[in-house]
Amino acid sequence: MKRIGIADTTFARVDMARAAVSTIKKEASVQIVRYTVPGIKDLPVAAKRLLEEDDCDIVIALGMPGPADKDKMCAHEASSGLIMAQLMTNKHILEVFVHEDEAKDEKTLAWLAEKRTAEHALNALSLVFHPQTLTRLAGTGQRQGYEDAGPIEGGSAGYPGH
Ligand SMILES: Cc1nc2c(=O)[nH]c(=O)nc-2n(C[C@H](O)[C@H](O)[C@H](O)CO)c1C
Repeated sequence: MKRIGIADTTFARVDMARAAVSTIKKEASVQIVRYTVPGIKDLPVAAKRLLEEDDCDIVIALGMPGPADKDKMCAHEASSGLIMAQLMTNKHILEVFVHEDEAKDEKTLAWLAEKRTAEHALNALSLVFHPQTLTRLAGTGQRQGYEDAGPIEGGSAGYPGH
């Protein structure tokens, strides 16, 4: 049975892992391993351990950077760590970060966190079970959370000139 790791944080103000677990359970029969850490900078090692020690096929790394400059710096550092962990393990870690200042109020933030997490949980299942699903969506401007950007039409018509 495939194994999906979920790394999440106590810093986050929404239980993002709950949304991931419920989406995954509705869609697939897999083993889920959850590993909760204090904050986003602790996610890279949690994800790496889930991949190497718990033998997960993929990890979803869930985090919520705060609105301050130091939080954004933390998010960048955590992101670099997650990329490094992917290169060290040769496995995917889907980074699902929801910045606190992405939403106009707390209700929208909670909705966004759950929606983005659920949509990336489906991406994780696609990567593990049927990656061709993502290939079919290539270039379609998919977004997780808010609405999709959509494709840009008419690209094959060439440079429009001045
Ligand atoms: C400044 C800061 N900001 C955040 C944040 O926005 N989101 C988050 O999840 N965690 C933050 N942390 C905590 C660090 O990620 C980490 O948990 C601690 O430095 C302990 O390693 C810190 C220290």
